[in-house]
Amino acid sequence: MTQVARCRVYKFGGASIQDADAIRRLSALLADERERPRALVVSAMGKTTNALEALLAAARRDDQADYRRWLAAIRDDHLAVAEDLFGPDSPVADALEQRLAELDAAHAAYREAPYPFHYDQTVGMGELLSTTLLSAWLNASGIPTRWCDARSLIITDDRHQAAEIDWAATHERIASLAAECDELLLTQGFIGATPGGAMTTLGREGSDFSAAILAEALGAEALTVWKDVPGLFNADPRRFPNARQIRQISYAEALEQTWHGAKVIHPRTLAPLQRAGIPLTVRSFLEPEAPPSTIGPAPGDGDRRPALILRDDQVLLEVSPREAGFIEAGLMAEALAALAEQGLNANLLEMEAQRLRLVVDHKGERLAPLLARLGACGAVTHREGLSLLTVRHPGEALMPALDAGRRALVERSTPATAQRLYPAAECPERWTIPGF
Ligand SMILES: Nc1ncnc2c1ncn2[C@@H]1O[C@H](COP(=O)(O)OP(=O)(O)O)[C@@H](O)[C@H]1O
Ligand SMILES: N[C@@H](CC(=O)OP(=O)(O)O)C(=O)O
Repeated sequence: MTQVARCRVYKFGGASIQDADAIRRLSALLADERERPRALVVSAMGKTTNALEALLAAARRDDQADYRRWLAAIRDDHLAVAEDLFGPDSPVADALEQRLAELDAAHAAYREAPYPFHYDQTVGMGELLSTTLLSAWLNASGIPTRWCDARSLIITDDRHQAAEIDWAATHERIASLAAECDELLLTQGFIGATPGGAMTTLGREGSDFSAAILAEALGAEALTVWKDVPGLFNADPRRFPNARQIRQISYAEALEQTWHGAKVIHPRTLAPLQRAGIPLTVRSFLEPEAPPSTIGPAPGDGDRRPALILRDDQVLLEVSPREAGFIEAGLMAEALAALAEQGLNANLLEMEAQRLRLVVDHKGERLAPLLARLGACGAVTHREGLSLLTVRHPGEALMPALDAGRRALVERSTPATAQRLYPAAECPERWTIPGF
């Protein structure tokens, strides 16, 4: 494989490019950096991915009026930013119109195709739109930038919506691009393509993972993800106002916290970085000078301090054998296979002789087929409207204080992790961490 000089990779998410001012802030941030990064990985603008999902839903139910409304909203958002940055009738506006025409053509062509395939051809378009805008802006701002199509860099299998990476092909493509190009490389997060060129996506919020793939392939010395928070906290600071910033945390502990649902980093991000020993720094695009958080090989304050992770919109599923008896291994295997078929994880799993309890994310369209499939394994009940609190390193006093005045439907504890499933109504919107 081609040898590439050591370098840094930056990832910017939707919030950092949500409007023209944010894009100006981003180019100013790059201009101020002492040393420019080698590559940027960028997500869709603002909430575009959600809008594309709504557009897709309208397309699938053949609601033309709603579909056209969403298409117009996405078009207006992007053209307004282009006009603000470049003035009226710019070539960038033409390039955006062309991508929007591709999006519309994909809708017509794939309406009858399987949902996951149609999803990827539609929803992956947000990153193509945002990077078209950003690359033109960076070049216009005196930062020579090469727009790179992630569909020819990130090679995946055809598991649409949750594609697996072909690591060898991906590393080869990225290394050879880097070897022939000196400009700043700008590519899309979240998307890739099969060897045949069909667009795939890596899972919602997967741009952090894309950035890690690029960092590993480039042999980067560091990856920085730029967020609207100064770093990683020991709970979501929006929900837990007294959460504290973590300065240093090991890959292993960060994996625990992100896997349990700490939304700030996608959990798939960590494996490529850990494999290559690349540190991940979380910094704020709003306060670039603020001290960051680092995820790396060494443990730090984040490995010891209690960390709280709250997952809303959870469903409790209880499966029991239909006849007198107990949960046999076969029933358990069937139940887990049913989850995997729907692309769901058991966020909590707990069992007794006659009852298997699984807690999963409520992903609208997946619940009915899941219940039907579980119903074939045993007797099933389900309950919605729940929140799952996971606490790492809870110590002795924290769980009793959190439980006070609340009724946990399910509890699970290991020496390092405590979990509680509460009715959502019992979890405050602004939740102060007791004794902190
Ligand atoms: N443990 C945590 N530490 C910091 N932020 C967190 C944590 N858990 C959740 N968040 C939320 O993550 C958000 C940033 O992540 P995200 O929105 O995915 O970024 P982006 O889409 O820009 O990459 C923050 O605004 C914060 O509310
Ligand atoms: N745009 C995709 C991928 C992503 O990672 O976005 P962000 O970096 O804004 O979370 C999504 O919203 O899922």
